[in-house]
Amino acid sequence: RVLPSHASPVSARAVQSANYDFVIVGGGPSGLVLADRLTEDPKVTVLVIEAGPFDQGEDGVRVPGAWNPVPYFWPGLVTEPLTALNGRAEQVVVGKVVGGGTTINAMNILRATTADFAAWVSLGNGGWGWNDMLPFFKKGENFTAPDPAFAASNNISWDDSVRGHGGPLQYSYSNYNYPGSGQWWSAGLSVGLKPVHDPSSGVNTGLFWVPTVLDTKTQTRCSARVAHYDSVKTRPNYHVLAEHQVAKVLFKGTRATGVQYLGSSGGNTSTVFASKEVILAAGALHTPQILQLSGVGPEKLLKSLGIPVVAKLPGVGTNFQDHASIVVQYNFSNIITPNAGSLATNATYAAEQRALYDSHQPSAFTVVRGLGSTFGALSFKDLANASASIISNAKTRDAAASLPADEDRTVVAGYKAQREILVQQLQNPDMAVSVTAWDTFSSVMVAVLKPFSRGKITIKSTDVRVEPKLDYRTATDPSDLPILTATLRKLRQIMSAPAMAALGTNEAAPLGAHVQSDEDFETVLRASLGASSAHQCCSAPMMPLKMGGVVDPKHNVYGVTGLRIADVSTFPMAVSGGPTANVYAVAEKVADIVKKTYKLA
Ligand SMILES: Cc1cc2nc3c(=O)[nH]c(=O)nc-3n(C[C@H](O)[C@H](O)[C@H](O)COP(=O)(O)OP(=O)(O)OC[C@H]3O[C@@H](n4cnc5c(N)ncnc54)[C@H](O)[C@@H]3O)c2cc1C
Repeated sequence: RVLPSHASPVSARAVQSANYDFVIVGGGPSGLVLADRLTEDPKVTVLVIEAGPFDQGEDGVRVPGAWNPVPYFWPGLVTEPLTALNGRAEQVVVGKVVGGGTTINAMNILRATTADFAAWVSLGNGGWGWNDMLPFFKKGENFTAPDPAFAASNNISWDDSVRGHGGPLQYSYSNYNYPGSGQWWSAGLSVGLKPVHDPSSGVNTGLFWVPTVLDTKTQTRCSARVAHYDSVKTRPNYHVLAEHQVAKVLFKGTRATGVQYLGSSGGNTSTVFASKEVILAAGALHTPQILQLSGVGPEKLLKSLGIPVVAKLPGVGTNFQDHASIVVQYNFSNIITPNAGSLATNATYAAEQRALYDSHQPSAFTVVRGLGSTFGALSFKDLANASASIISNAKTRDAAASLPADEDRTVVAGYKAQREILVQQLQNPDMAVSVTAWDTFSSVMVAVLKPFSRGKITIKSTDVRVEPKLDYRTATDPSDLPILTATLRKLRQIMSAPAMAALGTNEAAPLGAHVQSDEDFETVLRASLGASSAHQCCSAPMMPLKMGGVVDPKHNVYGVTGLRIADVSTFPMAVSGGPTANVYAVAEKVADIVKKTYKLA
């Protein structure tokens, strides 16, 4: 069979029954980092199977100020009824496209902190501390410093020694600032928040400009597709089969030998083989789905669907987390323009900014559409009226009471250890437990970064095209809503500080003057909290088997051989930044482990 001669999309026919060294399931950031690094060795052959298509370079994908990647959202993902949120069910979003979430996401690139990774280590994962991770953060990225004068006048600061300079992932800062963010910054300072010199240096509590994956040469998004596929197009040993969905991993005994797949719009199933390993990188919703479909998961579930059990692994699909978030609207009698709404509301301004962008000058089109650039990451100590009882209640609560009634004892043990860490994190002034950001127009986002609640992903059919049950269980643990309440109270302080009050600030839905008591806040949160920030994680966690873990510190799946997981599902706990920077670094580290295992060049 003649295979294509360079890194390229391949046809289903070319791949059918072929044999690769590695078959990677999912072409998001984790999958493409693995494929890129493994094919650095010209003797190694790699196939990535990705359910979505290649993007067509649309403005909605490439141009930050035109952000609108809806065609590449995975359709039909809806939560189970959210019992703690008035039984609502919500649509959720992940990418279905080569590049996965990084082709469609909000471009913010923010590392987790020393305390986040210390937690991973204390959950039994030696070798995954901050000092172990820093080289892999740096390896993957190429930071381009902003114009010094622009940085100095807009509160942008960084520590060049922690930023990477030789990797394929381009990132920097937008080169335009909406003036309102200066007011927000001053208001934050006036209520006690501190400027963070570099949120990528291991501590991020306070105020900072968030870097974005902006390639300053082109002023466009640098996705995983751009950084880890387009950039290595001359390699003949790197293939991508797009628009095909893996239905299950094939095993001989307990050894993974390949995968079965079908066209994303249907058709017959085919197989392809992996002589070394199958690597799952299908994201936090679909990696546990594929494991369960393949006979690796909770025994009772597999048996109930008649799936032959390859390995009993109770943790598969448990420990599921996301950053639940709420948007608060504000009206202003004295708002500063232009602001994040101006591209949509003022055609003259939008045309002027687009012309500047097209001639490569500083422009609002380098800012992700509808978003602000400044974050306030808050420790528990920074929150307003956060009573000590939140911590003491969290400490004394029985862990099992916060999990589904029939949860496996190993999963309960792992969650118990995580709760102890969460309680310590609440007491750590260097650990952000929630975050807030004003878009400079009409809305402020507040999200919980360190949820106590845990969800669960379980298949309900043996057919990969039937989406699994996405049981988010948001805010089912009693600690999460009080932490969000204390964050909303802090937001109120920021918005009524003189620098923001000067804009004629009026708090609107879902808050407002009628919301005062803790009970009022709780009512609002139950009605309006969103289950997701599209930061799904942790559903196939790296932890010891006796703690409900699914992969070991080398990311091998327990109980089988020839099968690893490289993606966001392996995070043991949600981190205090967005997932993406950490997904890239974890995948770089996993690639390094695989290369060493097989002595690859
Ligand atoms: C709208 C949106 C905004 C976001 N904003 C940010 C942000 O600003 N900052 C940040 O840090 N994070 C953000 N994220 C989250 C971030 O993009 C993800 O955490 C990250 O992409 C996860 O990487 P991954 O490789 O683990 O999985 P994914 O990126 O989800 O990639 C998994 C890939 O596997 C494919 N796949 C799934 N099942 C199969 C199958 N059966 N067969 C073949 N292929 C399959 C999917 O199509 C997908 O392309 C955002 C996400 C979204 C959706």
